[in-house]
Amino acid sequence: MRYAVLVTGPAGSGKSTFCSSMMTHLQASRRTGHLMNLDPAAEYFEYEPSIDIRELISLEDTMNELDYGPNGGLIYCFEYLLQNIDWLDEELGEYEEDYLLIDCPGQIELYTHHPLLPSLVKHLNQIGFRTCAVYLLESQFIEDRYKFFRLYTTSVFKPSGVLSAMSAMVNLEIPWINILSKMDLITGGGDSDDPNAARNGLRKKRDIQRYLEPDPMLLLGGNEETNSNMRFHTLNKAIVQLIEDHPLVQFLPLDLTNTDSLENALSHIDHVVQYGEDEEPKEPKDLDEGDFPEETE
Ligand SMILES: Nc1nc2c(ncn2[C@@H]2O[C@H](COP(=O)(O)OP(=O)(O)OP(=O)(O)O)[C@@H](O)[C@H]2O)c(=O)[nH]1
Ligand SMILES: [Mg+2]
Repeated sequence: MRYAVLVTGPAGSGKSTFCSSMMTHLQASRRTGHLMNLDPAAEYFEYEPSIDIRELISLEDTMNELDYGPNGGLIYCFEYLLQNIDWLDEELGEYEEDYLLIDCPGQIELYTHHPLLPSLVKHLNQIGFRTCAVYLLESQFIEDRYKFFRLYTTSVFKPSGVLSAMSAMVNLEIPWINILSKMDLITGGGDSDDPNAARNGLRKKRDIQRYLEPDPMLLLGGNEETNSNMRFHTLNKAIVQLIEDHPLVQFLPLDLTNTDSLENALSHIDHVVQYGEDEEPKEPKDLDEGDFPEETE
């Protein structure tokens, strides 16, 4: 059994950083992983991917040669990958018992409604991968509860936060973990001399909990906007109803500066893909002698 983790989420949510931290963490835990870059526009990697879509096709070439914009170009690159899926099969080779971390591009449309990622997942499943996704949302989103739940306030409907996670989950239909990334930016400042710090810290913790298990009532929290704009209020009420009826989204907080936090994320991933559950029990000869405590007598 092989395992793949699609690392998804909006632009800048920390996908590539998550991948490189997780690769390092896997190694430190004496486990192995392979990193695959699925972003044809990627420029720089802290952890060099061993499989890279840019070796098949790059966004820059697509835009130059076919005169596409960045979004059309990205879709073209994905379609090209699916048409040349033999390339991927060959690159994937015979890796066994490892995690394949797939660093995805940040275009949200790719997750919420295009059939391209579902097709890729289907193919991975056909060639024996058990696949799951992590969806990263950066912790700064909780500073704006409207942005956290629904859409950017532009004229175009763009789901963000909870709703984007929800539509991506529904579009992909694979085991799923939502992660609130960059928690180091939220939990910092604990050693302040301020006597109110402890109390403020506690309140902050309680507040964060309302975002980790999204409490849609936050949307109806007496903001002046809700009173002045009836349509806005009605929209929020409808979203509250939607989230209450379909409580699909919960977030796992992740602080990459903390090894326990990374380990916790990894154990959630292990759990949703049922890592190792189908493996044959190890024969004694496979075990090193050091695996047993010395007999004392
Ligand atoms: N403080 C903090 N910053 C982070 C963390 N993860 C990522 N960043 C920063 O956030 C920015 C974006 O991170 P990336 O990992 O490139 O995000 P991405 O989701 O891969 O971005 P795209 O590929 O462009 O969609 C970078 O400046 C990172 O240094 C984190 O856990 N904590
Ligand atoms: Mg990236």
